Amino acid sequence: MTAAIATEGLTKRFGRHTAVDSVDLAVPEGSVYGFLGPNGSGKTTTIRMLLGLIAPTEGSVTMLGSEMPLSGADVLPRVGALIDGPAFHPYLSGRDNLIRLDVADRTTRRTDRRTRIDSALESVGLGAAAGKAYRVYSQGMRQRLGLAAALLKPRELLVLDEPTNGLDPQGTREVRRIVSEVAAAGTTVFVSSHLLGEIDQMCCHLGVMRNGRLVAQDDIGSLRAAMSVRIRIDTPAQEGTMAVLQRLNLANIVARPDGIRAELSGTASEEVVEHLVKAGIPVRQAVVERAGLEEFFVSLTGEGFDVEH
Ligand SMILES: Nc1ncnc2c1ncn2[C@@H]1O[C@H](COP(=O)(O)OP(=O)(O)OP(=O)(O)O)[C@@H](O)[C@H]1O
Repeated sequence: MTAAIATEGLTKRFGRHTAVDSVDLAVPEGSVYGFLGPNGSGKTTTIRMLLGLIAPTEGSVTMLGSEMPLSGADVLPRVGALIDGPAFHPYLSGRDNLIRLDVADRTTRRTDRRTRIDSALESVGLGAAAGKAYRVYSQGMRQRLGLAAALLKPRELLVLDEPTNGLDPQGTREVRRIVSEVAAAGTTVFVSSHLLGEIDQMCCHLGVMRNGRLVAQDDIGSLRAAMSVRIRIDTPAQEGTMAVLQRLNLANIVARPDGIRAELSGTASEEVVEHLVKAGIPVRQAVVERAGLEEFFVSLTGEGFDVEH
């Protein structure tokens, strides 16, 4: 695997507080990588270090094959970024802000500037509002302009910090569409979110942060495969069923009104049913349940996708 982003032992301490703790990211080239975690889990701090906006306390960052920040001047023009509080001028229009940014970028061509800016504005749905001053933009419009700035020219890597923040469901769908489009054109996308549901559909890889640590990282298929598989048995003979499940050494046996659940952990469901029937237990229904991604992440992040203390 060639990595578009690789970090080793990436750490950031603010005084005695460790915001990012020894993170080893591996973002495959060409992937859409979802960087998930509750608010305050260290995502933005990690992204700031990736982009060379703050220096790591320890550890290293390699982006597009070059070590940062030494190669920043060569690498950063190949990276589009959307991160909190981009430096837009409040009294300039959305379009004029983009013109300013494009002029400042020495790698862009002047001849097609208008076309590129218009198509970036169109792609984020700001075509009609392009002439309005930035200061009257809503949070969602500001977010869209930030995204347009990242899309001004083709990039090898896009780093988006919470791109759906402040957007309504329609805006969120548009972000997904834009990400799919740039990914289809070969750009690697690294996108953070505190809401799994907003990005799981567009990502092929996921990394999960909790309290500054990367607690899971893999492609979605492998993550799904590693998820717990349970059996639910609907039966009037609850006690007898629990005894059989315990004898089979199944973990996390729980009785609920709709049945008794236990983790299969490799035991075949037909084997469980066979033992129950042999023990004379009437089985009304036996269902194999696979935990959803959401449940998996709630289990990883403890409190679910809410504010981290
Ligand atoms: N400049 C700073 N000085 C001190 N503490 C900081 C600084 N920046 C971030 N932190 C702390 O580091 C921790 C991680 O913050 P960070 O912004 O990286 O989290 P996050 O996962 O991006 O959350 P959010 O989604 O809310 O932005 C938080 O506890 C935060 O208060």
